Amino acid sequence: MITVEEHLERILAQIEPVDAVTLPVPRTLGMVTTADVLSQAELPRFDNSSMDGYAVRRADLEGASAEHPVMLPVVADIAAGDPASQPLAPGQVMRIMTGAPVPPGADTVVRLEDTDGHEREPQFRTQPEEGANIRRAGEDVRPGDLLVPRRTRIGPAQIAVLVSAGVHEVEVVGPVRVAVLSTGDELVPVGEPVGPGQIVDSNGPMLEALVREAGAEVVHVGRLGDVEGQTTRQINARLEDADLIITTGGVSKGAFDIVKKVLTGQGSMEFVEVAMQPGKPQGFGVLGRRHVPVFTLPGNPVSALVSFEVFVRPALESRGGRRVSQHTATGLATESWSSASDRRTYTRVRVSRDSGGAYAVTPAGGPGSHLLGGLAQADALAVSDPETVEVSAGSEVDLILLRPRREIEGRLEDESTQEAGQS
Ligand SMILES: Nc1nc2c(c(=O)[nH]1)N[C@H]1C(S)=C(S)[C@@H](COP(=O)(O)OP(=O)(O)OC[C@H]3O[C@@H](n4cnc5c(N)ncnc54)[C@H](O)[C@@H]3O)O[C@H]1N2
Ligand code: MOO
Repeated sequence: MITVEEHLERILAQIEPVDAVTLPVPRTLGMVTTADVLSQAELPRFDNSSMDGYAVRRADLEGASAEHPVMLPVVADIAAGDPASQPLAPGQVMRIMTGAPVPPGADTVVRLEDTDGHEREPQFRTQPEEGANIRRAGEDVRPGDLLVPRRTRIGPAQIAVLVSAGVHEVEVVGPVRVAVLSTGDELVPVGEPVGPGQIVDSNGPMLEALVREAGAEVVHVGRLGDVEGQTTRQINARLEDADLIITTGGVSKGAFDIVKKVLTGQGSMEFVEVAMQPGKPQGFGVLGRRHVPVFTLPGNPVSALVSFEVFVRPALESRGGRRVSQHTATGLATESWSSASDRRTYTRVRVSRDSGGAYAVTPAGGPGSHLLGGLAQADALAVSDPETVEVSAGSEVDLILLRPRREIEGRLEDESTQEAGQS
């Protein structure tokens, strides 16, 4: 057996980011820039008002106060979007809205609240500082400024900055297109009658969801019987149109473990036993002329899920040019549970809050890698090392979260509100 770290290292050493593509900015969410992105414009694009009020020449308001207001006539209204080409002459003002261009000749904006708000003959009660309430052209960003450095994952905020600053397209590491293949003669697709000896293919939809959640694209979800020719043909086809392939099933020691049989000796494919529970039988290699990473995960549903979290997720991140991170937290065991003596053990746990505010974790169902009942209750995997044979109650465990942290926090807040309501 090899360790989890050894297997993961071997995988990541063989993963290259997919080719770069140039896409319209709004379509790059979650993708990583390949080069520094510079501004094409100045921001603000023109001097504009930060308040609804009046554009004035400051000198015209000399001595204005609440006791001695100064009246100046409104000669025009300027809305956001107006070109504001008409200059402001001395002794006049213009009504101006937030975001509207400041007219030539005006040097200050007076807030509506500092006047009586009259539409045509307003009384001004203050003389603000020169330049008050004006957002100057270029004070935020200048052409050529660095907006988004290379290797940045684009989020909603970066999209806003880029489109504002005149950047229409950006080069990013392309979307990672993933194919998912479930193997096994016993599998029936979702929604079809389940005959004797058959089960519903749950790995296919589960992995499809995991891949989507990880920000990659699912281009193919298929099922294969335990037939050599079909398996080879399907995998070869996917090597042409996918950037990463995930199979489940057919990798242990059974007489019909076809995946292992057809892929042994192909590309850099290696089938190994990893010191982990669940998820011991693993296969990985890079295949075909496009060097597509292929993961052959064990068929048991929990084994497939754990294998995805531990190996496939970091590989997907890396293939997308993103930095590899593990979604970890810690929790305190509310009860003791056993841990495989020679393997790193991933125990499905439900998270709650202990009296000190920390995460408290309780096993969700039994440890069998076929057990689906408790899986829906699990928020995290508690990780215990090969030397640990028992995780004792009260001890701290590392967690791999299966849900975003804020979702877990939201549920815990709901639960504590409900408890407070009941007591
Ligand atoms: N003699 C041995 N047998 C097994 C060993 C071993 O070391 N020696 N390892 C066991 C472990 S651990 C695991 S994990 C499994 C892995 O088996 P395979 O990857 O070959 O998977 P299958 O045999 O095809 O299926 C295992 C199990 O999972 C169910 N399954 C498969 N695909 C799906 C799917 N898409 N959706 C839902 N469930 C699925 C399948 O029906 C089996 O029950 O091998 C052990 N055996
Ligand atoms: O290693 Mo298997 O994944 O225990 O069930």
